[in-house]
Amino acid sequence: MEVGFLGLGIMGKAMSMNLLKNGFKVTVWNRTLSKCNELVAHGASIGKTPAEVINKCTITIAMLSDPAAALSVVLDKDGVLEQICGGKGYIDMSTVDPETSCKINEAITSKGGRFLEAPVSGSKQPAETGQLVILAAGDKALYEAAIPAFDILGKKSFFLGQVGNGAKMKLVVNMIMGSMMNAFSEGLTLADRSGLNPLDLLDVLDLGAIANPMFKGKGPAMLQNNYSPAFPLKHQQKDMRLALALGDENSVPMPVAAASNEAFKKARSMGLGDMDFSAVFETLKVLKHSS
Ligand SMILES: NC(=O)C1=CN([C@@H]2O[C@H](COP(=O)(O)OP(=O)(O)OC[C@H]3O[C@@H](n4cnc5c(N)ncnc54)[C@H](OP(=O)(O)O)[C@@H]3O)[C@@H](O)[C@H]2O)C=CC1
Ligand SMILES: O=CC(=O)O
Repeated sequence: MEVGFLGLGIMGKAMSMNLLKNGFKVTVWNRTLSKCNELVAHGASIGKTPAEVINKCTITIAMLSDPAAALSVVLDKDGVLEQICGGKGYIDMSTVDPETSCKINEAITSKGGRFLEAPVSGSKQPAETGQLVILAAGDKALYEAAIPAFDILGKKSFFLGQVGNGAKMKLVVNMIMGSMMNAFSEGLTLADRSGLNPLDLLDVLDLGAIANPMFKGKGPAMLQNNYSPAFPLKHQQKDMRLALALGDENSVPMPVAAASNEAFKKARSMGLGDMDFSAVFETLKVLKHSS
């Protein structure tokens, strides 16, 4: 199967590499074109623009940073819209808000193309090992056509109905995840300041009802101030912001998520946006030793 792939950041690089290693023919494009080189060394072809990739491939996947990037790659000069047409499918796996996804859907389908949103749950390592959870919605026939690729990229795919539902599900999941990360950071800090060994806290948490892969995976690195990015903090803050907007639209009070968003904003203002989202832990350290 031949696919196009737009966006070779942390996730896009791992996902397109996975497709290549599993026998797919892949044509890649990235805004910073030099990031295509490693994929080319593994057998990928390059498209010089998104339009060129769409022209070449029947199905094209995008994995871009945020709503502005997702819209720009479709609508701007040399973008997806210039070549999309009947018989071609476009799958946006970026995390965006439902409104952005609906705008992209309208643009693609107005030219006769098919559109599927398919954001993913799971980070750098699940992307590398094909263990993502795929949250698809939109064109069912395109979903079915993409299953061979989704089976390589993920451990489970959900089809959630109309465009927007995939984006909503992803935002709900990441709202919970971001709030959990803040509670976890406060817990580690409280353990330390009150004279406990935070490593003991990790062991206790791991044996109880709130054990989870995130605490287990990130905790030891956080205690060593290691925030090597798997999920960049700026993207987590974007997801909290978009989830809060969804809460506004639906009149859902979300004080926990709102406080978490403030903590992520503070971390961004401290220059931690490109670090892993667990670096929100650092926002608690600036208060150290105040009495
Ligand atoms: N990392 C993770 O753990 C996960 C991330 N996600 C979501 O996946 C998406 C990608 O994340 P990730 O790979 O981590 O992000 P990165 O920041 O590593 O990569 C972002 C990609 O978007 C491109 N890009 C940014 N702005 C533009 C623009 N204006 N026009 C064209 N391309 C642009 C970048 O190109 P360039 O190289 O030129 O900067 C790069 O290819 C995000 O929506 C994120 O929320 C979802 C699940 C997990
Ligand atoms: O969006 C991030 C993730 O880990 O999922």
